[in-house]
Amino acid sequence: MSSNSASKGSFPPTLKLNDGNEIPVFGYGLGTANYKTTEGYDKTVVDLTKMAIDVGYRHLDGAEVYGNEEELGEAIKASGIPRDQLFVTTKAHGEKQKPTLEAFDLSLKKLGLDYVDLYLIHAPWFANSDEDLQAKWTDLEAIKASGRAKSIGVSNFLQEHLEAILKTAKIPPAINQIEYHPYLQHGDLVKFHKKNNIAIACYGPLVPLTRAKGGPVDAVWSELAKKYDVSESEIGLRWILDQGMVALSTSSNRGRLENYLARLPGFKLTDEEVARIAEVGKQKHFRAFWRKKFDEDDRR
Ligand SMILES: NC(=O)C1=CN([C@@H]2O[C@H](COP(=O)(O)OP(=O)(O)OC[C@H]3O[C@@H](n4cnc5c(N)ncnc54)[C@H](O)[C@@H]3O)[C@@H](O)[C@H]2O)C=CC1
Ligand SMILES: O=CCc1c[nH]c2ccccc12
Repeated sequence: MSSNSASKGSFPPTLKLNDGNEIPVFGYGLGTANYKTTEGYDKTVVDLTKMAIDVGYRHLDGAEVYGNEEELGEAIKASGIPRDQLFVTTKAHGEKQKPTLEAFDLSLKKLGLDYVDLYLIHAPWFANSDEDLQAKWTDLEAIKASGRAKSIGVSNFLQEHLEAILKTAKIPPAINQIEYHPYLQHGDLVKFHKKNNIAIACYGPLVPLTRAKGGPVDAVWSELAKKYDVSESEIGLRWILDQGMVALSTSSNRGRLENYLARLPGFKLTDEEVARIAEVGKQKHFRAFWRKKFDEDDRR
């Protein structure tokens, strides 16, 4: 995918991964606003996803655990957008202890695709030991070698989990998808990724506005939103993009999705503003997702 074919306009650009593939730096997530809450096929999820593709989103972030791969596949098919213009991610669940290769085959079948652009291990706690994690990574390497996942990576990995798989990996992870926002900056984890040439995709970028409202970042985002004549959400997303990371967001509101694609390319935070948000964010700590799992993971 070239950097100007990702959407109707030239936004988002792409980031080159360590395997040479390119990922659009802004993606639409199927894991929160429109994940399925009922058993069985959910037409609403198909319609919302079709709407996002119609608005111009080309990077689609799915997962086995969201239970909506079939709906994502249906939306892709109905969109009429050529496959090579889409960037599709899915993630191995693992908790049910299904062998990874079996889980991957099933995901592809549900999606109705013959390859995904990115396949991730959804979380480190789906393995019981470092050896188990290393074995799962070997499975992903085999999937990449088969050409059915263009890139492979991980999600919710801390430094020790990355170190464990790097010890035995033939192919390093291309990306780690983590919760990242001003209230969860993970100490030196970003530096570790840079040193090892592993990209970061950030989920929950708007947590300060959604699940952790009332914190010290509110005033800064609000001030900058006025300065750039954009919304606070767009300041939060730009903060991720302006640090060279991939941002994943979502909404069931078409206007909001349209505004993101229209306004995000129109401004950039200064280095001082990026640093100021980071500094102010450090005054509060908040993890929105997987809290219990992070607490239970005795290898963290
Ligand atoms: N790998 C993992 O473990 C996880 C991955 N994800 C992925 O990341 C995607 C995005 O994650 P989110 O946390 O949903 O992203 P996010 O932090 O961007 O939040 C999106 C939500 O914020 C709402 N919002 C936007 N502006 C707002 C405002 N001004 N006031 C109040 N609400 C506002 C939107 O309507 C939407 O519901 C997911 O759909 C999923 O694909 C999410 C969680 C965990
Ligand atoms: O992937 C992130 C967290 C999440 C979002 N939706 C679901 C559904 C089921 C398990 C986890 C999640």
